[in-house]
Amino acid sequence: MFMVAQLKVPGITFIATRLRHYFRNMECQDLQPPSAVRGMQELQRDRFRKSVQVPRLRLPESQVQRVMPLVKKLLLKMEHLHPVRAVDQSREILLHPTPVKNWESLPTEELQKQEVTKEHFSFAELELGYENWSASEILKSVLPAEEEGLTSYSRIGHIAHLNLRDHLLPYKQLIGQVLRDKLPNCRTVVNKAASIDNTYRNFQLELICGEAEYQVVTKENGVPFEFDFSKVYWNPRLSTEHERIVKLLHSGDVLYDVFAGVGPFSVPAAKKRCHVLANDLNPVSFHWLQHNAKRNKCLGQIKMFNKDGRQFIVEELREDLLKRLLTTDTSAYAIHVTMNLPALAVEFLNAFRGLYKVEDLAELPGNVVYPTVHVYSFAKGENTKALVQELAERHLGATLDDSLLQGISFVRNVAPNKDMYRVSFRLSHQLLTTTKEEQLTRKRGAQEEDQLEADLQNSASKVKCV
Ligand SMILES: C[S@@+](CC[C@H](N)C(=O)[O-])C[C@H]1O[C@@H](n2cnc3c(N)ncnc32)[C@H](O)[C@@H]1O
Repeated sequence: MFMVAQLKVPGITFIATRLRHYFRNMECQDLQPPSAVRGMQELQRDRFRKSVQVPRLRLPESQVQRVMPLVKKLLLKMEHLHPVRAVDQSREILLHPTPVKNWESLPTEELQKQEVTKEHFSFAELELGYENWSASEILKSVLPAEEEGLTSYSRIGHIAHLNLRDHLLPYKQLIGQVLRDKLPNCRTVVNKAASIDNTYRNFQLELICGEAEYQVVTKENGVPFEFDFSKVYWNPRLSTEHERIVKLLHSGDVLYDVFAGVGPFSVPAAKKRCHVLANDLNPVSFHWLQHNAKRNKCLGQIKMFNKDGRQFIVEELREDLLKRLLTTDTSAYAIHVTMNLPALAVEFLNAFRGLYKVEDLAELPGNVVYPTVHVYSFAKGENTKALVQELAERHLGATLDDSLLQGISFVRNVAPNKDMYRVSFRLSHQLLTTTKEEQLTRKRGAQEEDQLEADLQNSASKVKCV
């Protein structure tokens, strides 16, 4: 499902989902909205009315079907405007003024074979109005031409979610109205009111047009979700990343989802018949997570928790994983851990260190396969990829060498110089049975032993010399 739209308007980016025009209407001055609408801050729809001269063929109805293939690429296509119209007893075919300047611009030989002559061709007046332009075209003609326009917005069910730059704030009501008028099934338009810095990562919203109704039904990768967008975290820009992880999973695999939100990893995984343990600290997310598992008929495959991520790791994950390591053939299926809280998740990595005592894992089968952790992180600066690895290693207290590291994948650019990555690595017996501190002490001990050995050899050789 199409979620993030892009507008070609100076501060919004619309990806065209409508039919492609052979000739761009906005490059033809006659087909643009009246120039007087530039700078309008309060939407006055009737100020978009204008009349233009457009070329056309007027034919008896019986000829239209044979002529259409000849002029198909020259038709005038605008919103709510059918290029073939009934006029009295005949039909008019509206043509685009850019390629059709006169009768000679048409494929005259073929038309004449169909008994269409110069007499059938004329220019006549056409009334255009607000309804004939798309949201992108309307906004492009209204917003300041010299500054960046509306570059992007997200669709979450019936909500359009904007992140307006400061220079567009005086136009916010107008932008909201245009989007609500023009976007199919859009009932609510909100602007991001502040950066997401609260614990539950939900956006602070400002209603700019429509109903204050935030309970949405949406689909991601074919899976329906329902939630209150004002109280939980949901970002349609992550749909590809969710899909990548879900594609890694197969029936019978295990997923521990530490920061599950309303379930975009967990619910599709459970639907695939994986065994899922999903957790989120936000009670509202937890509520919708349960709702989505029920709605998607996968309650039998998923256990849900409303705990702090660290507590979830040291209690639920620990116990479930121990049982699996000791009593199942972990080489026969995969175990994954997702940690998508990019501002903080790396700080939870040390919860895996010393999760077990050596004796807990004393009876492991020889072919044991440990879980793969996918931890998400932001990094700001020059070499963001190296930075995230460094961050993950620092918090884990271990080097992610080739035996552990499975990959560092770019997820998305969040802001200039700020990227989001996924660091995927395998847990190991050593990581799970020693704490960071123990490892350090052992390392220091080993270094001291090496030093002692070197000193002894040194003094021994001195004695020989003497
Ligand atoms: C960035 S969202 C990710 C949600 C979902 N996994 C996704 O991919 O869209 C992070 C989630 O972590 C939850 N969260 C924040 N702090 C947490 C904590 N200490 N323990 C568990 N969950 C937490 C938030 O409520 C939020 O739902």
